[in-house]
Amino acid sequence: MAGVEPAGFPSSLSSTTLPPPRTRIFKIIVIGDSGVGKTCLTYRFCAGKFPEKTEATIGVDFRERVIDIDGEKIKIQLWDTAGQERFRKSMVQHYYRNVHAVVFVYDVTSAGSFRGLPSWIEECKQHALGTEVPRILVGNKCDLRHFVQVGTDVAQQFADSHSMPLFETSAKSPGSNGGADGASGGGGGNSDHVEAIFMTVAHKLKSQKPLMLSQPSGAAAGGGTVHLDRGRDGGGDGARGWACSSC
Ligand SMILES: Nc1nc2c(ncn2[C@@H]2O[C@H](COP(=O)(O)OP(=O)(O)OP(=O)(O)O)[C@@H](O)[C@H]2O)c(=O)[nH]1
Repeated sequence: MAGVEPAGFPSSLSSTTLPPPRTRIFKIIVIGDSGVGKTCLTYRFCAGKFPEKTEATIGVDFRERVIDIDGEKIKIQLWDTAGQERFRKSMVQHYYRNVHAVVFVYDVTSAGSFRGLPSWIEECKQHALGTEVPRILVGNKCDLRHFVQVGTDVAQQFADSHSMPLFETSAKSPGSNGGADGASGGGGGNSDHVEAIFMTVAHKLKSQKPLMLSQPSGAAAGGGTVHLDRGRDGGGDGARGWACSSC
């Protein structure tokens, strides 16, 4: 019926009254043994620096950073999970809900943390995380080059056998990655390597264009104990100077 408007709906609905564009959220869980540096890596990416002091994560913390990829603002939500079994029990179900990507972390100076990787992969399987969910392997603490127990070759073999790209880095001084090549096929050690690692994951997720969780721009995600939303340059998106190491 021409001329009849739904109650409360003015005919001159201007663009200013439209809801804000929705920001896609990529939920990335970071898992691995206790002490491998999950908190430091996630902090490094979200806050742009190595934390002065960390304590064992209890349950889960999440950190966020808004990035700009090809003009689209995307919120990267890093779930920093507890490595210690006793701090995980009650939370595990939450980690694995709506996950878009998984980052497995081991410590290059700890053979034990490397041997622990299959059990983390198994846990993912048990929570129905299929191979369609992008996964990467990160060997952390490459700055401790004199203490390395896990060589690049053995780590690379493991990564290949699980169809994951391997990155070796240091949350502490990511610019010097201990002579390792970084990502297999990835760039050298002069740029901010931690940055490039997470950006690579973000690019991969964006290119897949799956159905994402989303929320109105500017709305708080809520639920996390830590909310960091700043780039290294102090801005909200911090897109400047980012590089994607193509793996
Ligand atoms: N040298 C060096 N030390 C690191 C690096 N990353 C983390 N650490 C140190 O390793 C210790 C453990 O780091 P966390 O980030 O708390 O480890 P985590 O994996 O989050 O541990 P949980 O919370 O118990 O699971 C801390 O003393 C950090 O300072 C790194 O790249 N290089």
